[in-house]
Amino acid sequence: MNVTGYAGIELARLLAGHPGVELVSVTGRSSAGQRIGQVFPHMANLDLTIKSELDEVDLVFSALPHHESADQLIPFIEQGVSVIDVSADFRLKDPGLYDEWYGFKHPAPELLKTAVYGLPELHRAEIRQSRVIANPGCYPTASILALGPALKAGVVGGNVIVDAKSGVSGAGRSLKLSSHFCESDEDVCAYAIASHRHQPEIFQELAGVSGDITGVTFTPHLIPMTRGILATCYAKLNNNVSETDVTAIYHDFYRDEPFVSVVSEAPHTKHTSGTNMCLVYTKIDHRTGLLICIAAIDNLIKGAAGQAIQNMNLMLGLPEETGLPRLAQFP
Ligand SMILES: NC(=O)C1=CN([C@@H]2O[C@H](COP(=O)(O)OP(=O)(O)OC[C@H]3O[C@@H](n4cnc5c(N)ncnc54)[C@H](OP(=O)(O)O)[C@@H]3O)[C@@H](O)[C@H]2O)C=CC1
Ligand SMILES: CC(=O)N[C@@H](CCC(=O)OP(=O)(O)O)C(=O)O
Repeated sequence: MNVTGYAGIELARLLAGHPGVELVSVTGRSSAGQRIGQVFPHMANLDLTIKSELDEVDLVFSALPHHESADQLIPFIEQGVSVIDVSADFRLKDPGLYDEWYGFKHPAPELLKTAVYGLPELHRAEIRQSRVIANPGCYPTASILALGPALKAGVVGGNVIVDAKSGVSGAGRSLKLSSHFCESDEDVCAYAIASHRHQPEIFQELAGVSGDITGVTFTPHLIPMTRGILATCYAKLNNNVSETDVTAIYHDFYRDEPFVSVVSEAPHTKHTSGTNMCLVYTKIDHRTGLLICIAAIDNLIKGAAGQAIQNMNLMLGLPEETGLPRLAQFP
């Protein structure tokens, strides 16, 4: 796995403390030949050199950009090695969506049928059986976990709205003008309005939960914090649904979930920081008949590296919580 990006180094950090696996090989285009601790001082006690190619392994994580990730993973998949892809390259079932939203022709469309969307709260049984996991996007993780229970219970339908905010680490470690301190500090803006590539991913998964959903309006915002996502979602409620009904639906849906808590006050991103938790809160707006569902996650953990390890635990038959933090470091 490549460790020279934010998702990759977070994976390496969590895997290094995981009692059930050994991190044996790490790569990184920009840092090949260097000790991991030379590039990331907080990892200095890990005895690993970053290479340009992976050694022989039993399971590969990829935290490469989309398109590059599929190109590098396909040979491993063909050799029967289990893979968990943190990029978007195996998330969408319809190959045409890669041309439309990502601007490339998918190099192995036949694999999209067998890859499993790695959101354990929806697909746990299939993840256990799979060798190719498409780890969900950060915004989709929060959005789907916020809206899924209400759609599944049939208490909302139609078009849903997701208004989401992300910390700047969501944009990756690679240099970009929009993530420079002077550009992003003390600034908030919406971006990719009605055109963000997570829209088809959110729709695909929520449509799999309920045919009553007709569309998703998704508006992401970049906000001046390092990590965290807050997704505030709105959906039209069917008649005669009470606050008590909705609360019971959410508690019931997430009762046995180790990494989702239904909370009684609006969650903060800081309550999830450094953890694999998703905190979900709901409230009915009686004046408009809308259900408001809010989810908070750490984009680099439940939104990327932590969820990838949760998927690995399921694939390997390990206890699902192994090696994954549940308590936030606060403040
Ligand atoms: N950041 C987040 O919150 C989340 C990210 N993701 C996904 O995870 C993946 C990585 O994201 P993130 O860690 O944020 O990105 P970063 O920009 O932080 O890291 C990108 C990584 O990919 C490597 N890389 C880039 N281009 C190439 C290439 N052409 N060939 C080989 N290696 C390359 C970089 O290597 P180097 O720098 O050494 O050249 C680096 O290791 C993306 O697909 C992203 O969409 C998914 C969920 C959340
Ligand atoms: C703040 C920010 O720029 N976020 C990124 C999310 C990237 C990401 O995580 O992409 P995948 O989940 O699809 O891999 C963006 O909006 O493009």
